Amino acid sequence: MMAINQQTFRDAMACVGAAVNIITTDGEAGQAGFTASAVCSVTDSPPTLLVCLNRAASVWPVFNQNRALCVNTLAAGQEALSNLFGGKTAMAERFGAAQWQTGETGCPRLEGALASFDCHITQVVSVGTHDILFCEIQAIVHHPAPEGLVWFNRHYHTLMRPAC
Ligand SMILES: NC(=O)C1=CN([C@@H]2O[C@H](COP(=O)(O)OP(=O)(O)OC[C@H]3O[C@@H](n4cnc5c(N)ncnc54)[C@H](O)[C@@H]3O)[C@@H](O)[C@H]2O)C=CC1
Ligand SMILES: Cc1cc2nc3c(=O)[nH]c(=O)nc-3n(C[C@H](O)[C@H](O)[C@H](O)COP(=O)(O)O)c2cc1C
Repeated sequence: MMAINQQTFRDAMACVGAAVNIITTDGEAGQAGFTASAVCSVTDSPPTLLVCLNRAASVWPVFNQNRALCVNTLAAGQEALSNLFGGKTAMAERFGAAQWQTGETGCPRLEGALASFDCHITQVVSVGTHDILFCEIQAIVHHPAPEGLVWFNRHYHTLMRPAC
């Protein structure tokens, strides 16, 4: 049987396509944001999603203290912004590259995102290197942009969608 080391896991996970999101926060610890594909719907009652955040990320202490975040699901054409929030770029440069509104919880909401979910973090569970942030949704802004963005096989891909 093949040993499941880190590379085996990542090679297999690279085949699991996922939406691309910029997760933002603001509050007493300041403003921060990062790119995440590990985002999932949990339940619609109460409306809850989860975000997995590596505790080694520079943004972790900020999210841990603020206890609020906004999940901004990206549309096609926002790949460069995703790369900025996924790299070792200074926070001012990340936020300077796009237009933002202030959401219900005070977190930055990305103009032009497919959907933005403004949330309070209600529960945190640590598993291995990551924290699973359970996020209860306070407000949703939804834009019917025609093309979604997916991270698959270590590259971005555009998804066409019917109007909804
Ligand atoms: N869940 C996470 O923390 C993710 C982190 N990344 C970061 O972006 C880098 C580049 O990713 P790829 O180009 O997709 O190639 P990769 O070969 O590093 O990763 C392939 C896939 O494995 C999973 N993965 C990678 N690192 C992970 C981690 N530390 N914990 C849990 N799952 C992980 C993700 O599904 C990723 O798409 C990664 O090395 C990582 O630093 C990317 C995707 C998800
Ligand atoms: C497409 C993509 C998806 C990512 N998904 C996640 C994720 O789900 N969780 C996570 O902790 N980091 C994820 N990362 C890595 C973070 O975005 C990155 O570590 C973040 O910018 C924090 O880096 P920093 O320590 O420079 O702030 C992803 C990166 C990319 C490019």
